[in-house]
Amino acid sequence: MNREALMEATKSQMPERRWKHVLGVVDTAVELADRFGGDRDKAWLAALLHDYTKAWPIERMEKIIREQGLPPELLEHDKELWHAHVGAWVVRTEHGIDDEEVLDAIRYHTSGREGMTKLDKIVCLADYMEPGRDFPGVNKIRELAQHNLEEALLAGFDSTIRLLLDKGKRIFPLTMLARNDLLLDVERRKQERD
Ligand SMILES: Nc1ncnc2c1ncn2[C@@H]1O[C@H](COP(=O)(O)OP(=O)(O)O)[C@@H](O)[C@H]1O
Repeated sequence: MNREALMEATKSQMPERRWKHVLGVVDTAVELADRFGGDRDKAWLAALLHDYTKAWPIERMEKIIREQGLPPELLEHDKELWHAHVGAWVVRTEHGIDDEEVLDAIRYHTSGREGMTKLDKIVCLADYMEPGRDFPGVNKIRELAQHNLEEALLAGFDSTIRLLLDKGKRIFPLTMLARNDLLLDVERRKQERD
């Protein structure tokens, strides 16, 4: 499938407002790939597809999680997390996307994970800071992203974790692991620079 057809297929899964967000993430992810030496084609593709099932009915996603062997612990956590794993499964099944790096970047774009690849980081950060985003702290994340991929993403995870704590919500453990791992990564990189 060519780029235009894949864009049309993606657009048809969601309302206009979500599509605008996706286009913002695509532009931002490609910019970040250029800035930090990532693969811009993979960044484009993963960003385009990252929210493929975001607007799907919860029941449809739940069925896929249960029937296709996706991590069952997802069902005990915020439904906002489901679309990332379900989306990776659907784009492989429906569109034959078989690049594991791209699929992982889609799968972990909401939660993060330990040992995030550069592509994982780029897509996750682009999702936090695309131009349509407006939440306390987003400008700080954008400033950090001018120079430091890991510090910017760490600030993103910290803001999500803070928000979840303030709301008294459960925290998907992978995000804590991602955050701790990233902190080590940031400290290691700082030491290397000094
Ligand atoms: N570790 C987590 N545990 C529980 N919920 C989470 C976690 N990380 C993210 N979320 C939920 O997912 C939401 C963000 O999901 P995201 O895919 O970025 O959606 P959107 O693009 O609509 O912001 C957060 O606002 C929060 O409700």
